[in-house]
Amino acid sequence: MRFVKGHGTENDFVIIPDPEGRLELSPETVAAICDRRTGIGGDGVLRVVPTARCPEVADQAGEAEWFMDYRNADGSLAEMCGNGVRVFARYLVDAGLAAPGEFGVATRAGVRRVRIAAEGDVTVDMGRPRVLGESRTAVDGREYQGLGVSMGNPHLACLIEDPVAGLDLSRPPRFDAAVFPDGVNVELFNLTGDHRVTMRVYERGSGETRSCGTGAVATAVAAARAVGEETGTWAVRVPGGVVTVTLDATTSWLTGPAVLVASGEIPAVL
Ligand SMILES: N[C@@H](CCC[C@H](N)C(=O)O)C(=O)O
Repeated sequence: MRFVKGHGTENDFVIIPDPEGRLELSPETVAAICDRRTGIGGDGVLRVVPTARCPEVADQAGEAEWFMDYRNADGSLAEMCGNGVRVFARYLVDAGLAAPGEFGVATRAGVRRVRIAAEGDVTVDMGRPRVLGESRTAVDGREYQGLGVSMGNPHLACLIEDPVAGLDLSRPPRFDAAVFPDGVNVELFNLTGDHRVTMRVYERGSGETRSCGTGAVATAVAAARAVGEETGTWAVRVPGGVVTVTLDATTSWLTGPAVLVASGEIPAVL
C-alpha cells in the first residue's frame, strides 16, 4: 500500500490512494497506521477512492470524482474533516488527479467544493453550520457551557474565561450523550481580539489534535453569536497555526494551508 503524508495546520493525515476501490481498511489497520510510535503516525487516514466505486456516496459522483473516505486515528468513521478535505485536494492536484481551480470532493456529509491554486492556501465551502443548541462539557475537572454545532460532524464549541493554553486535554471531555449520541468534538476557545479567537480541540476518535477545520468553523459560529453577529470573518488560532473562517447567510468558508511532506510504502506488518 502506497501512502502520502500531509497536514493542514499540523492536523496530520496518512493519505492512501485506492484507485480501484478495493482496499478494506479495518479499524485495527487504521489505528496501526496512525500510531505515532509503531506506525506512520497521524490524526486520521484519508482514503482516496473514485466516488462512483463507493455505494455509500455514489449519488455524489456527478459532482465529485473523488471520495474522501475519512477515518479517525482510532479507526472510527467520521462524516467530514475540514483540514482533511484541504489536504485531500492538495494531494489530488499534486498527483495529477485534479487540475488547480475549483472542484468538488465527495464526503459522508455531502459534496464540499474546494478552491485551490498550484500552491498556497486552500479554501473549502464547508456548508451551512447547523446550530444544535446549548450543552455542557467537563474538561480538566471544570464544567463549561458551549454551543452545539453540526458541520456534518458534531461539535461543542465553548467560549471560556480560563486561558485555553493552561488546560489539560489529555483525557476525553465528558458530554451529554442525549444531545450527542454519536459522540462529539469539543472545542474550547478564548476571544483574543477583534474577530480573533484561540482554540484547542479534543477530537472524537483522535484525542487532542493541533487543529480541526470543522471545529474552527463551529468555533467561529459560537464566537460570532457571543458578540451578537451571525456573519463575518474570523481568524482562528490553533496550536498548529491559523485558519480563516468566513460565515455568510448561506454557508461557511474555511481557508488555510495544506502541505504534503512525505510518501512511501506502508509495510505489511501494519
Ligand atoms: N480534524 C477534522 C475533523 C475530523 C473528524 C472528527 N474527529 C470527528 O470524528 O468528527 C477537521 O479538520 O475537521
